[in-house]
Amino acid sequence: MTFTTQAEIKSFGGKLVKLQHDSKETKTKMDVNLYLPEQYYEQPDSKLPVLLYLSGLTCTPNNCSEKGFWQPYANKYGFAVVYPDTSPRGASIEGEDESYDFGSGAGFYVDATEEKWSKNYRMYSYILKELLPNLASSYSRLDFNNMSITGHSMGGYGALMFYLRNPGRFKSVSAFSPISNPSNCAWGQKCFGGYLGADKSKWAEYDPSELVKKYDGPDTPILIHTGTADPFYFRDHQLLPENLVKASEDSKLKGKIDLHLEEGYDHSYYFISSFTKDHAAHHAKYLGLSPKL
Ligand SMILES: N[C@@H](CCC(=O)N[C@@H](CSC=O)C(=O)NCC(=O)O)C(=O)O
Repeated sequence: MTFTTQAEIKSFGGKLVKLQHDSKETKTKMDVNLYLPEQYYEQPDSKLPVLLYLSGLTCTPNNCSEKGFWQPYANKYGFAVVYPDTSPRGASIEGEDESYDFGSGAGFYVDATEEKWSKNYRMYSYILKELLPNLASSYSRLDFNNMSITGHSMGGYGALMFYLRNPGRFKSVSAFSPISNPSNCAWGQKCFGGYLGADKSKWAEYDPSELVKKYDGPDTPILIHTGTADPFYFRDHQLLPENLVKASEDSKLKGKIDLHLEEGYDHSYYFISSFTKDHAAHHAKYLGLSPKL
């Protein structure tokens, strides 16, 4: 796979590189952003860890690149940040652009099995089996074996799901307002039903509140922040972080879900960027990084 560089933008001393490539998994062009911290340019012999950031419904790789403010912390600790897209786009599937919470911008990080979607909507395999290995080949100074994962909302669910399904693959996980029990909320039911069909045993293979019960990997704490003024949390019950905590109580991760309910914060990037610092410090610890002096 060849990445073509669409833009290189200097930011906080490092560079945001906007890449595009043809994907075998989604059979579409895919965009991905990559932030290379100062150390990438200043220390040519270094090999830098990676943080994978998964975005939420409606997002492209640009939302978090512009509003998540990871760059100062990527520079402080010396890690790169990968921002994938949230779905295939332009797959010529009837109805793919009809709603904000299904189809384009809403791939839900699953490999669809329903026929209409199954050729293109393969975000699980795309990210894990195509994007990350190909970035590792193209950027040999990034250490994709020393990698952590985070994300927001649908991407927070994605981060938890990838981490719990692949014990040891990621050094740590955190999430901002994650959809923690998608089988039991409207967003998850729409996407799981649409992409995976009616058989709920298939949904359980992606649902963090089910996966946690069987998880048998390292017992690294999982950091979660959710805002109490987030309407998707308190009004619509889309997030259900308490269900994940409850499900973990009989698991190897008992007492390890570090859930912070933050008074007055909403679902937006104003909330995310207020706590980026805490999530960066969490991942730096498990990636073996110390702050730059
Ligand atoms: N348009 C929708 C809400 C869409 C929304 O809030 N998207 C969030 C993620 S929600 C869960 O995955 C987001 O990150 N938006 C992009 C941004 O830059 O804020 C509606 O009106 O309800």
